[in-house]
Amino acid sequence: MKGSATPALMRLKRQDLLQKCAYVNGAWLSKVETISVVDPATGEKLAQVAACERSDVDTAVSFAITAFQRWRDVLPSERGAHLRKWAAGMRENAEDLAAIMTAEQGKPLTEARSEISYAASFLDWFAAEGERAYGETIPSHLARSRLSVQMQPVGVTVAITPWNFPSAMITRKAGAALAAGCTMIVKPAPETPLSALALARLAEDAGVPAGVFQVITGEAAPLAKRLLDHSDVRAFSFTGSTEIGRILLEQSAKTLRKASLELGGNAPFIVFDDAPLETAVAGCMAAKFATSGQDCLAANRIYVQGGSYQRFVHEFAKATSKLKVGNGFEPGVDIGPMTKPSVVEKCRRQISEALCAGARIVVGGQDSPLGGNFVTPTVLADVTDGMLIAKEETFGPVAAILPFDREAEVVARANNSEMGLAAYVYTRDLNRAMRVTDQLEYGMVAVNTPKFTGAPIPFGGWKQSGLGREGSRHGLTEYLEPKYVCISNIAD
Ligand SMILES: NC(=O)c1ccc[n+]([C@@H]2O[C@H](COP(=O)([O-])OP(=O)(O)OC[C@H]3O[C@@H](n4cnc5c(N)ncnc54)[C@H](O)[C@@H]3O)[C@@H](O)[C@H]2O)c1
Ligand SMILES: O=C[C@H](O)CS(=O)(=O)O
Repeated sequence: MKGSATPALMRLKRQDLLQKCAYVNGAWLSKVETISVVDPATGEKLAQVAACERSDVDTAVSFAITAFQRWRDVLPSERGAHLRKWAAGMRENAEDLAAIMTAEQGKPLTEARSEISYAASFLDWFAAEGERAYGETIPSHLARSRLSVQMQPVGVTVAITPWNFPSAMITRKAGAALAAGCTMIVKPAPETPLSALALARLAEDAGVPAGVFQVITGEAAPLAKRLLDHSDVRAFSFTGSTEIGRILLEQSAKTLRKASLELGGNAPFIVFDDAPLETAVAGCMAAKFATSGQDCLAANRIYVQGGSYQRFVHEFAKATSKLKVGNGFEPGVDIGPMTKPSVVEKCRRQISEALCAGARIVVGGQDSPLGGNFVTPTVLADVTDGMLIAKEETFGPVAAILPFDREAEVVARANNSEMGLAAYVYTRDLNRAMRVTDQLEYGMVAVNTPKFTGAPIPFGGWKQSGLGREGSRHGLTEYLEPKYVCISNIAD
């Protein structure tokens, strides 16, 4: 297998972006205890990163409180200037940041570069939004009084982020928090701390004051619990599985704080007979195999209407068979290693159960000849809604295609899930697109395209896919509190 992380990391233009210490109050905190960061493609150890303790969490929270007292009073335009400088630093060092991401997460370098650009866009977006945290005045119902509402920053905030988008899931939260005047402590996934620490190094370059942005590295559960035990943490934002989201919300209950949860998905991808087949196949390939399938927006149930079912299965399988699997550093690779062995096991389990229940393999299905964390891109046809692969989020490069007959039937089946993050509809019929979109119980619906995200859109899910929204003008409100002010007895 070509490509390798170690030489790529040795070739970084800025070796100082490869940090192994936690980032607390503007200083790099080394610890005797460490966690290992491993290249998911080869299993080789890339770095030993500080394993913080509960006392480090307490220290970070204390510094975040102190920093908030100053940061909240910095002009929004000045906060925005820091964010824009941070974004510029990301772009100037995009190649290094992408190499660090591919090394620890495994995604192909081309996708890592795209994520860096996507991540930087959230800093620019919220630099501007921070200057629009408008309040309001209210026509008074009280004599000689003036009524107004101010939007004020909530205070110290926490972000707990996943390994599949190790940069963008941080800046989508930190950009909004810092623009609003809050401070933020990030607890990145233990699989991908290097990307988070590189962001901290660039925040330092951008002059973000000590204590405003901090990164606590180490094991997830104990550190996250400690962070949420602090009543001074006034908001938290989590991106990850629904299971963990529920745990964190429970842990937050006793200290009552704002919560923004971007959780799991189970996206239906609906292809009607009138959809242009080539467009639908290409769109489905992108929606299924982006991030090597490890994407909360991934097409998880591919519903294809009877009249085009066999042609779609044939063309989709043909395109899947052409996907190149390998080390993310190797040119032309489409599907990298899974970041966690658990993802490989889940794919195996879902394929096996589906075959036992009557599905058929059209392409793939066998263990990858590359072994380790690699999964052969697989297409299963004749899948039914009762199979695990349709009921659970796959989060890997395994496609499940299900036939359907009528519009009302497929809408009901698509909605028959406790998840409600994203859905896709392919049809030429605008009336049908509007009818189906109106009925789908999902936070985001894409018609005739696989790509719809970006800083301007309200990213979030219905039902068990989360609470709140990130990005757009909505993302800022997760970090703001309205304050109603009544000034009375104003002299005539
Ligand atoms: N909705 C979204 O925007 C979005 C984005 C990315 C991932 N996801 C979802 O996340 C899942 C895959 O990512 P994942 O495996 O990293 O999710 P995960 O829930 O296992 O982990 C997410 C984060 O939570 C931490 N964590 C794990 N156990 C914890 C605990 N007990 N207490 C506190 N923190 C804990 C992890 O270290 C990581 O930092 C999928 O379900 C995917 O759909 C959703
Ligand atoms: O995995 C889920 C991510 O939130 C998808 S995206 O980064 O918003 O495209």
